[in-house]
Amino acid sequence: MGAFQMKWRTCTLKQEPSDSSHPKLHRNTGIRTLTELSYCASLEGPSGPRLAVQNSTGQYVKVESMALPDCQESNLIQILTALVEELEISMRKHVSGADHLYRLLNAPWLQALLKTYECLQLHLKNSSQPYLVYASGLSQQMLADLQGLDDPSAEATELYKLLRNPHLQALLSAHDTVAQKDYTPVLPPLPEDLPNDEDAVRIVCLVKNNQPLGATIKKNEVTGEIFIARVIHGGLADRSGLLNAGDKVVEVNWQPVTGMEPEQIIERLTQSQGTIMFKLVPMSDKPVNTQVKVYMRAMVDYCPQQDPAIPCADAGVAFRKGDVLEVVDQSDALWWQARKLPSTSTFAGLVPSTGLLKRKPSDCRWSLSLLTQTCAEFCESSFKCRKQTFTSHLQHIVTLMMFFLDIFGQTDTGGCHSLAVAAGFRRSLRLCRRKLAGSLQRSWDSRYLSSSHSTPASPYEEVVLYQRHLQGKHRLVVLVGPSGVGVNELRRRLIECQPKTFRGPVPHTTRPPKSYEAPGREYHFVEKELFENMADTQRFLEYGEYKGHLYGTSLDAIRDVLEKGMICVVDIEPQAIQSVRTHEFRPYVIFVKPPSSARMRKTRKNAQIITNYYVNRPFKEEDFQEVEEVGRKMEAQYGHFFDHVLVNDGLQDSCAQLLWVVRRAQDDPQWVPAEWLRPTGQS
Ligand SMILES: Nc1ncnc2c1ncn2[C@@H]1O[C@H](COP(=O)(O)OP(=O)(O)OP(=O)(O)O)[C@@H](O)[C@H]1O
Repeated sequence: MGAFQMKWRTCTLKQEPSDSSHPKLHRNTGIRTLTELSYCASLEGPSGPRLAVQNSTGQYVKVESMALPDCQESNLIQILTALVEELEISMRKHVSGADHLYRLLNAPWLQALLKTYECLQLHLKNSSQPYLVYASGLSQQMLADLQGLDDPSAEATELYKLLRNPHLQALLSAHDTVAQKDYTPVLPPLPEDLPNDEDAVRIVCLVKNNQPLGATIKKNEVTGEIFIARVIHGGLADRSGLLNAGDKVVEVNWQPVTGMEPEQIIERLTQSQGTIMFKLVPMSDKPVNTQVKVYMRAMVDYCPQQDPAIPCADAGVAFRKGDVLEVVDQSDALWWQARKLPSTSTFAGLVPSTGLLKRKPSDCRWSLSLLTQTCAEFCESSFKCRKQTFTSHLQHIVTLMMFFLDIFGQTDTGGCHSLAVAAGFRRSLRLCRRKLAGSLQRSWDSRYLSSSHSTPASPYEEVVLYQRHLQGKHRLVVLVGPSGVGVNELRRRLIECQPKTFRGPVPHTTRPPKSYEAPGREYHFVEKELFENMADTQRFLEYGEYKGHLYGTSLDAIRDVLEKGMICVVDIEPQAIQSVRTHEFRPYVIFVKPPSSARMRKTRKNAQIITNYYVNRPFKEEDFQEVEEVGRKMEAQYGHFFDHVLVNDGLQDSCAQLLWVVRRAQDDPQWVPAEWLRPTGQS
């Protein structure tokens, strides 16, 4: 605005009455602001205003006479277009000031402002008036009358139902508020003695209510100045548009804050009653929001309440591995703003950036040990307490903008039935695995396709919503779980109940076929050399040795099932999950989780377990504990890969749930790693 005023002094604009046959020159009346300009330009009658500019010697020079459009219609854009043309001519004649005016009138911001002005004018002219301002009361009266009817007609009953609908009642109430122009709270008037340099300072008046503000501030330890550190996306401060990160807080309730400790500012805020005044020096360049939303799956647990580095624990978002976060702002290198999905809130919170989590793994609870479980449990309880903290703060805080008070001062840093059943009973392959029982370490007896790390390369994985094409290949269904939990039982039952839809891959073995076995049905029987060659060329998803024979599940066997248009269901060890997490298989991973030991004891009375030493024996007390323990470790170590957790309590319920989940995995949109859907070669 300063620059505008300077230009204006050298080039003063005044309208001529439109009925004048000859343009008259007017004295400079000191029109200084854009609003005044707009106002003057729209004042005149049917043939439009005429304009003059003042040259450097103080004389008024007529801008070529113009047939300006009808100003009554507020058609300022047209006026300006005509004016710009006139000015071009004046510029060629070297009329002093014309170039300034020309540039001014061509400025996009001025055009936008005038466009807005026109819209407002139009709205004022056409704005509708409420028919009545007490629709709510009338509807209550009608409800009472309708209720009193002895024999209401169908229409009366329907009307009664409609009027009782809470949404309609809320709508009528909102209507009445607008119709009565009952806009509370009313802000107090601004003081008279505001500084002349109106661009330098912004006064913001706040009225306390109990919504979170969504802004954080920090202190510059060198200068003692207080700044707005960040504005939380979707919060009141953000939506108000009154606050921007980088604005300097000069005064609170007309008392200077520079040099004060943040805690003292908090104290002042909390003691304020009714309204709070802030005097801010806006940062010179208002940041343009160029942030694009991205979706990230958390590969770790995070608990803000346990992170000493977070600028404001109350503003933090707790998440567990596998949660999907909508990241709305990554402009800060350390702290991103995100919402945990599903979320109905517009309000985002702080999450550590990838860089921060990678940099300080231990500090930030980016851990794969069982500690993460503890953290996650803590997060849930602290979330409740976080709400309390919020509420108590909110009593002190205000509309239009509010601060997270507690963070002030912290530095931001059709298949064949028999085949299906046979595939569900690959006992030998399971027996190879049992050699690993109780351990999640790799062993010489069992190998997986690649060096399958449970440690994710990054704490977040970018994901996108993926909807399988109805005619497209099915997603691979992967079941994992601790030995004895019932993975095989569930898989077998799934295949049995819909053998034309579900099938398992036919495994390979080097052992000779039994009399009832057919090649390619129970197993692909192959020579040891061929088996070893396949293993060397990475064609097995997992393989192992049992009683001197090799057993393995090949990737081609999975492809065979998928290419037949069926849903391939595999049960694998969690170490092999990474190997199938590819664009080709797009697996949906279901973790079969044990219920509590008490429920296990109750439901597994007739169940049989396979152990290292016994092929089938009833469950013992220690088995329940082991299943629970291994399950817990597995979830802590591989939980970030799980798309669904199915607690295998009652068998029938679990089967029904499995069927539903598997269907949903194929038919509903699901979050999948973005790289599965990227064209090859793009990272
Ligand atoms: N929900 C359940 N209720 C009762 N019994 C169950 C349930 N789920 C599985 N079982 C039984 O528990 C026993 C072990 O199940 P299953 O063989 O499927 O375990 P697993 O997870 O595949 O482990 P492993 O790979 O070691 O065999 C079986 O006798 C099975 O019938």
